[in-house]
Amino acid sequence: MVAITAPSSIEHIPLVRCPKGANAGPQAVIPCIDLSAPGAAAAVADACRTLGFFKATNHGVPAGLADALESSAMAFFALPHQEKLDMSGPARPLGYGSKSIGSNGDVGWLEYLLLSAGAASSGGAALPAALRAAVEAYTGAVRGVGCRVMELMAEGLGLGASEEGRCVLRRMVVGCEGSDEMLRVNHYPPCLLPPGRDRDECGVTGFGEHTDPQIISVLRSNCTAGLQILLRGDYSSPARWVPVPPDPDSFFVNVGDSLQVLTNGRFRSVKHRVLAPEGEESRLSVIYFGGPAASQRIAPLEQVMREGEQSLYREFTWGEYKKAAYKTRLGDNRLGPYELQHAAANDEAATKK
Ligand SMILES: O=C(O)CCC(=O)C(=O)O
Ligand SMILES: [Fe+2]
Repeated sequence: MVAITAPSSIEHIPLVRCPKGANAGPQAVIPCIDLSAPGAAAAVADACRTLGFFKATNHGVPAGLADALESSAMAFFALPHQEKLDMSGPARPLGYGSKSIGSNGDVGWLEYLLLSAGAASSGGAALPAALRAAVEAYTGAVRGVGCRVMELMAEGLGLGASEEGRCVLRRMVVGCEGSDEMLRVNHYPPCLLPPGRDRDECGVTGFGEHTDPQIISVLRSNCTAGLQILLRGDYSSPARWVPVPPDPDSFFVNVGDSLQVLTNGRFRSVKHRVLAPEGEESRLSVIYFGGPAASQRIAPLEQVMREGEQSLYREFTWGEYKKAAYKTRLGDNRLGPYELQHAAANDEAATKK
C-alpha cells in the first residue's frame, strides 16, 4: 500500500491506496445461513471452519431498529467536526474518531464512533438523545443475534448435548460480569481517486486489513459496497480478496481471534478490509463486537479437544490480548506471538485415530 496525495476537492488527508483485487478469479460464494433452519448449527460450524465468515438471515431483528440507527448516525456524522468531538470525546479508544484508527499510525477514509455496549454501559451519554436511544435498542437486538450465533457455533462444535456446552461461548460475552461488548459505527464518505493510470485497479482504503480480536463480530451495513474478506489460499490457489455484496436485511458474522484460540484453530478468524465508496453514496456500517471479561482465560475449550491434542496457542487473558492489540498496527498478525508449533503433531495424532 502506498500513501498518495488527496484530490483537491476533498479534505487533505493521507490516502492509502490498495489494489482492489476484487475481479481476480471466480466470485466467491459467501455462505448464507438461515438462523432458524434445522441444519443451522452444522452450516455455521462449516462456514467458521472454512471462511471464518457468513451471512445470517432470518434473525428476527426488525428492520426499523437498524433504520433508526442508520438515520440518527448519519445525522450525527453530518454535524461539524468539533461538535462531534465535543459530544463523544476523541477516540481513546472509545469516542469519535476520524481518519486515524488506533494510535499507531493506521489511517483510513472514514469517521467512526466506538461505544462500550455492555448491558450496564452508559457509553455515549452526551450523544444526541435520538442516537442514544437508537444505539440502545439496536444493541439489545444485535446482542440477541450474537447469542443465537454463539449457541449455534457451540452446537456445531459438538457441544450441544448439555446446556453448559451449548452456552459456553455465549456466557463469556452476555450476562457475564465485566464482559467487553462494543458497538462501532463506521461512516465512509464517497472518495474517488483522481483520474490516473491505475484507478481501475486501485481503490482507497476505508478500513485497512485486519482480523477482529474478540470472540465474534456481527456487522450490518447499508446498501453501499466496500467490505472484502480474504479467502485463504492453499496448495492450488493463492489467497485473494473477494467483495462481500452488501445486504442491509442480513447480518454478517466474523470469527474473531479469541474464538480461533478457544476452538484450537478449528474456527479461523477472517481477514477483512473496507474500500472507500467510489459512487455517490456513503457506506454506513455498524458492528457489534462480542468480547469477554478482561480476566477471561483464552485457551482451547477442554470440551473441543481430542484426546492427546495439544494447544496451538500459549494461553492469555482477554485483558492481556486487548492491551497487546492496542500496541500493534491494524494489519499485524496479533496471534503470532502466542502461536505454538503443535499443528503437525496434532495432525499426526488425528490421522492415527
Ligand atoms: O465497516 C465495515 O464494514 C467493517 C469495519 C470493520 O471491520 C471493523 O470496524 O472492525
Ligand atoms: Fe473488523
